Amino acid sequence: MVLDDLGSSLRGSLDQLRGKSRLDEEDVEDIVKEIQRSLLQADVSVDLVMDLSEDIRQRALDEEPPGGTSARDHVLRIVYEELVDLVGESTDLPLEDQTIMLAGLQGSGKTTTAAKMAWWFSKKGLRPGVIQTDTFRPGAYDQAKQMAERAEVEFYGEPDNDNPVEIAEHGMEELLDVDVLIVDTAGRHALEETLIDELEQIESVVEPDRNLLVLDAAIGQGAKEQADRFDDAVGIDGVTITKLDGTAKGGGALAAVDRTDSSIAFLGTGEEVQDIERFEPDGFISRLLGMGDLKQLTERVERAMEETGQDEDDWDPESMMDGEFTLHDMRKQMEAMNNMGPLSQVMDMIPGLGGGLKDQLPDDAMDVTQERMRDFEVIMDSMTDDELQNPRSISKSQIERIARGSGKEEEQIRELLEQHKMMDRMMDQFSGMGDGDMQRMMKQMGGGGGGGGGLGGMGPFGD
Ligand SMILES: Nc1nc2c(ncn2[C@@H]2O[C@H](COP(=O)(O)OP(=O)(O)OP(=O)(O)O)[C@@H](O)[C@H]2O)c(=O)[nH]1
Repeated sequence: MVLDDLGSSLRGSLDQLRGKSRLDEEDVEDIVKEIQRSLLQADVSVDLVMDLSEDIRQRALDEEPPGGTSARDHVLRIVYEELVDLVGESTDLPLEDQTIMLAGLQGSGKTTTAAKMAWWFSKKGLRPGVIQTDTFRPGAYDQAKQMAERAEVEFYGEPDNDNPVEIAEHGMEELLDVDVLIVDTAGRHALEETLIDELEQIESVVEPDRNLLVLDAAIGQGAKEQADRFDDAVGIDGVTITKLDGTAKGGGALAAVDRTDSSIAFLGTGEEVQDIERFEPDGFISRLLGMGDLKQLTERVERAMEETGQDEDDWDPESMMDGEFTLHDMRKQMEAMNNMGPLSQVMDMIPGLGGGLKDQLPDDAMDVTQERMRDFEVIMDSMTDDELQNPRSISKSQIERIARGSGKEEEQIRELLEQHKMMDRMMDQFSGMGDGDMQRMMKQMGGGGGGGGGLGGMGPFGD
C-alpha cells in the first residue's frame, strides 16, 4: 500500500478510541495531536496540517455522533471526510478519443507513465498509442519502446532523429487510427527555457486535449511550486504523481497539488506497467484508513476474470469460503490474483484488511510470481485428483513420486504445500469475517453480472 506509514499511524491513532462511547476534550486533543504528527511526517505542509486539525477538533466536539455510532467510527468518518477534502479532486479524464501530452522534470517518470497510462486506457477498451519525442536523454527511445511492448500498445519514435517536433508530426501521421494518443516529452533537470520552448513547439503540433505534469512523489510539498511553475509556463490540466511506493512524503505531494489550480489524474505505484491507478480521492483515503475500496477491487477482479478466461461459474467463493480450499481452488486463485496485481495492493481494497490480516501474513504470502506459478502448475499436473483435493494428506513417499514425475525438487513440492496452507489459512480468516463485507463482496463478485455486481458505488461506510 502506498503511504503505508501514514495509513498505519492514522489507523493506530483511531484504534485508541476503540471501546469509547463518548469523547471528551482530552480524547479529541490526543487524536488531533497524533494526526498532526502523522501528516507532518508525510511532509504535508504545516499550515495545511493546522487547518485540517482545527476542522477535525471542532467537528469531533461539536457534532453529535449519529445514533449507534461508536466514538471511533464518528471520528473516523470526520477524519475521512477532511482528508478527502485535503487531497482534492481527480482530474476529469473522459474515456474517449483524445491526445495527452506529458511534461515533467528529468527522471520524474514520464516515459514509464506514458506506457502505464496507455496500458490503463487499453484496459478500458480504448486503443492507445505512445509517441516518444525525447531526443535529449540517450536510451529514451529504447526504454519507451520496451515499455510500450510490455504494455502491448502501439508505439512511435525515431531513434536517429534529434528533432522532437518532427517526430511528433510523423507520429501523429503514423498513429492515425489510435483513440488515445500519449505524447512523451524530454525532461531537463530544471524547468528551463529550452524545455519550455520544446514543449511549446511540440504542443503546437500535437494540439493536446490535455497536458499532464508528471512529478515524483518524493518532492513532497515541493509539488506545489513545481506544479505552479509548469502551469504558468505551459499550462497543465492535471498531475500524475509517480513513485508513491518509494517515499513516505507522498502525502505532502498529494495535498500540495490541491493547492494549485490543478488536480490529480493518476498515481504511479511501481515500475511495472500495471502499477498505476486512477486517482479517486474517496477510495484512496478509505484505503489509507483501512476501510477498503470495493470499487477498485471489483474492477481488478473483473479484469482478472477476463484475462484468465474465468467467468463467475468458475469463481466459486462459496466453496473457498466454507473450508474446502483445494489445490484446484489455489490454482484458480493464483491465476486470478496474478492478474489482479500484487496482493498487498489487492488486500488494501478489502474492507477491514488494510492494516489487519495483511500484517499477520509473511510478506510473500501470496506474492506468487509468474515463475513460481508455472512451477506449481507443473507440479500440480503430476498429482492425482485425490492429492489435489486433499493436499494436507500427501505423504513423504507421495512427495518423492510427485518430484520424480514433475522433474521438480522435493523442496519445491513442500513449498507448494506450504503456500497452500498459508492461502487456506487466509481463506479461513475471510470466512471468519462472518457475513461482513468480505463474504458479501466475494459472493457479489462471484455473482458478477455487469458492473461488478452492485459493489461499484459502495463507499467506505456503505450506502
Ligand atoms: N518505484 C517506482 N519507480 C518508478 C515509478 N515510475 C517511474 N519509476 C522509475 O523511475 C525511473 C525514471 O523513470 P522514467 O520514466 O525514465 O522517467 P522520465 O521522466 O522519462 O525521465 P527522462 O526521460 O530522463 O525525463 C525509472 O527507473 C522508472 O522505472 C513508480 O511509480 N515507482
